[in-house]
Amino acid sequence: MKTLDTLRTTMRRDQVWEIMVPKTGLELDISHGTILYLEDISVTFDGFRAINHLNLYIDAGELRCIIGPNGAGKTTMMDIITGKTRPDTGTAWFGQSIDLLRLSEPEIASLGIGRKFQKPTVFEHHSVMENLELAMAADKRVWPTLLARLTPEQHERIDGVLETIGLQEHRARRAGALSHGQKQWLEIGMLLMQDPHLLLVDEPVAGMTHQEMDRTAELLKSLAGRHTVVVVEHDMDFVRSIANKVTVLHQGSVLAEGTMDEVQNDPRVIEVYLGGGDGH
Ligand SMILES: Nc1ncnc2c1ncn2[C@@H]1O[C@H](COP(=O)(O)OP(=O)(O)OP(=O)(O)O)[C@@H](O)[C@H]1O
Repeated sequence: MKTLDTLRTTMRRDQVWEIMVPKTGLELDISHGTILYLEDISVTFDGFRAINHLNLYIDAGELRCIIGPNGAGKTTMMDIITGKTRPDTGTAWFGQSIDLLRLSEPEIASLGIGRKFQKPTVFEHHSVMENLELAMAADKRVWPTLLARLTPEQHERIDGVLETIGLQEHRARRAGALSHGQKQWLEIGMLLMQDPHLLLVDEPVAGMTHQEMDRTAELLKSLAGRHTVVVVEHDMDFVRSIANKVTVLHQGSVLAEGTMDEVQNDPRVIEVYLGGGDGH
C-alpha cells in the first residue's frame, strides 16, 4: 500500500486522529492530583440502565484496573470518557477545568485521551517503524514534514517508543509478521507517539501467552507516572500482577475499590463476581 493510501485508511479507522481535530485551546489542570472525575453518571439503553449513578475518580499518573462481570458497564464507562456515548445525567471532568461532556469525540482525543481497543489494528503491510511514523503523522504539528525525511527529534521519539514497547530489534519487520502480543505492544506504541495524558486500555492480554502477559505487565507499569493508565481486564492473575488500586464495577456502579487483596476479600465482591467463576 502506498503511504497516501495508508493515510486515507488511517483516517477511516474508528480511532480518532489528532490531525482531524480542531484545537480546543483547553489546558489540562491536574493541580489537585486528580485527572478524571466521573460523578453521578447514569446511562440507559432502551430502558436498561447500563451505568447507574457511577462515581469514579482517577489520580494523575496512577495505573488503575477496572474489573467486573460481563455487562457491568466497563465498556460503556470508557465510551463515556471518550465521548462515544453521552450519559443521561452526571458530570465528567478531565482535570479541574475540562468538561468532557461538552466536547466531541475528536476533541477529547486531541486533549490527550487515547484508547486501545481489544483487537490490535496495526497496519499489517507496513513495518513497525512505519506504523509509528504514521501514528506520529496523526499529530498535525508534523503533518507538513510527513512525506519528507524524519527530523532527528522525530527519530529520537520513535526510538524512545520502540524501546518502551520492546520492539527495537523488530523495527524493520512487517507488522503483519509480528506475534499477537507484539502487535498489541506496537499499537500501544502508536498511542504513545501522541503522548497521551490518559490511556484507556481494553483487555490488553486477551489471547496472549504467559510470557507476553508478563511483558505487557512490565510495559503498562512503566507507563504509569508519565501517563495515567486505566486498564479493563478480566484476567485476574494479570490484574494482580499490575494493580495498585482495583475498582470493581457491578450493574453500572462501583461495588468496591481498593487493593487486589481488599477487593478479593470483600464479601460483596465474592458474592457477585469472584465467587461465581472466572467472571465471564
Ligand atoms: N448500545 C447499546 N444498546 C443497548 N444496550 C447496550 C448498549 N451498550 C451496552 N449495552 C448493555 O449495557 C450493559 C453494559 O455493557 P458493557 O459493554 O458496558 O459491559 P462490560 O462491563 O464492558 O461487559 P464485558 O465485560 O462483557 O465487555 C450490557 O448489559 C449491555 O448489553
